[in-house]
Amino acid sequence: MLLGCIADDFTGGTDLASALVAQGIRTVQVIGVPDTGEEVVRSGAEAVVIALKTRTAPVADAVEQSLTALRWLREIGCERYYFKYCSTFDSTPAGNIGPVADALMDALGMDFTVICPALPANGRTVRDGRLFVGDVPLDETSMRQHPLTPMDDANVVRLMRRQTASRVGLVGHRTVAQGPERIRAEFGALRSAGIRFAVVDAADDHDLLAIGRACADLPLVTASSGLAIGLTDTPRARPHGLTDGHPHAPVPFGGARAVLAGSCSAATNAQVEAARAVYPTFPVDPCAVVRGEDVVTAALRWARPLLADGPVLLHATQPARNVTAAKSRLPDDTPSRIEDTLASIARGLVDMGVGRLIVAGGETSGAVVGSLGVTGLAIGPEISPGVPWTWTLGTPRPLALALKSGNFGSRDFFLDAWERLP
Ligand SMILES: Nc1ncnc2c1ncn2[C@@H]1O[C@H](COP(=O)(O)OP(=O)(O)OP(=O)(O)O)[C@@H](O)[C@H]1O
Ligand SMILES: O=C(O)[C@@H](O)C(=O)CO
Repeated sequence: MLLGCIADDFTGGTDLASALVAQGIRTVQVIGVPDTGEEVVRSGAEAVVIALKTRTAPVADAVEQSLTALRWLREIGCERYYFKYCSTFDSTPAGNIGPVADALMDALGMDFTVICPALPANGRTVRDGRLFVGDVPLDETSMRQHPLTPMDDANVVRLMRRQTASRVGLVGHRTVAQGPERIRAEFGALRSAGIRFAVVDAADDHDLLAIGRACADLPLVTASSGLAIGLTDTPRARPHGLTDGHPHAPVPFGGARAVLAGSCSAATNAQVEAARAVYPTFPVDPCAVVRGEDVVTAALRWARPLLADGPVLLHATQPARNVTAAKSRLPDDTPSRIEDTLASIARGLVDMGVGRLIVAGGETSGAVVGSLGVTGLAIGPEISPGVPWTWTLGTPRPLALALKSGNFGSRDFFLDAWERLP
């Protein structure tokens, strides 16, 4: 086992796993910390991604779960570690990126690592320490109105300083452009000056390759999935997932198709709009959920006669500005109650024969995957950057599941994704 990864949400986990597979690294994703490592070791995986649901958990919980994951990864023989967070640095002023990174470093006896959220394949770059989505600074995107992790600053150095007592510095693009040796020298200088976290500028994959090379001696990196391309010496000839002719690969059985959207991100809103024009659609009303109405039974009753004819769409998704406007009128636990509702709907849909399911949103995916009893995911073909099809492990029959990050994918994602299934 080469690489042990800890992802702070489930879509982020498949994003990273897919990036590793694309580098030719045989990768498996597990859901939470498994009881035993036997199955993962037997699978021949060279990287394992533990997907946690810690992005918005209370800080102490997030730290404890991440440390438990680290211990498990060490026990099964991992030698290097990767803490994966969101390419839009989704977090609150209290955390959880800073506290989790600090705790992992303490456990590994480290005094320096990188903070590298750049993901150019999806338009996320870091310039002078500021995170951009396309050309828009993070705090001017719809992330400002995110229901759980509203991002009000684009400056990653400042964001990190809110979350850690440790010193945070910057490796600017002028240094990055000079290649791995120069970057490594800068790491050394920052470290000698007592800097524990270096935010690293990156504008494209070339930069990430150089940063990855410069990180070769760091037992732990912290990053979005972008840095995965820099972690192997030479990318291998072709993608390599456990689904590629591997004896332990599950085979998805087909079955009816459904899309469940719980993300209120801009991309998901556009994708819901596009799919509404084509698929029968059931809007999950947050007010009905909060009033305690039996939305799950209503949704399943609606879906049952439709499933034979093609995909159905069920969504709580609403434009972020509506969510913000309604926030003061709804209880604080509304997001998690919606997650529970969508998770119960997912279980009902699978019981009614759905075998191919797309879920939009990281927290939503965490809830759905939990309710389906999924213990692991084998990584299948990529639908769009950062979103692969996966085959479930641990369910009574393997399902084809796509966990889509809120802001990933083109407008037609929900319409086109099925074509990428073998
Ligand atoms: N109409 C709504 N009003 C309030 N909250 C909602 C509504 N619809 C969904 N939610 C909640 O918003 C949260 C969206 O988070 P989620 O992580 O699923 O999506 P995302 O942040 O867009 O995705 P990602 O984390 O992959 O970027 C969930 O907790 C969900 O239950
Ligand atoms: O990094 C990203 O943007 C995604 O993998 C993600 O974490 C969304 O939840």
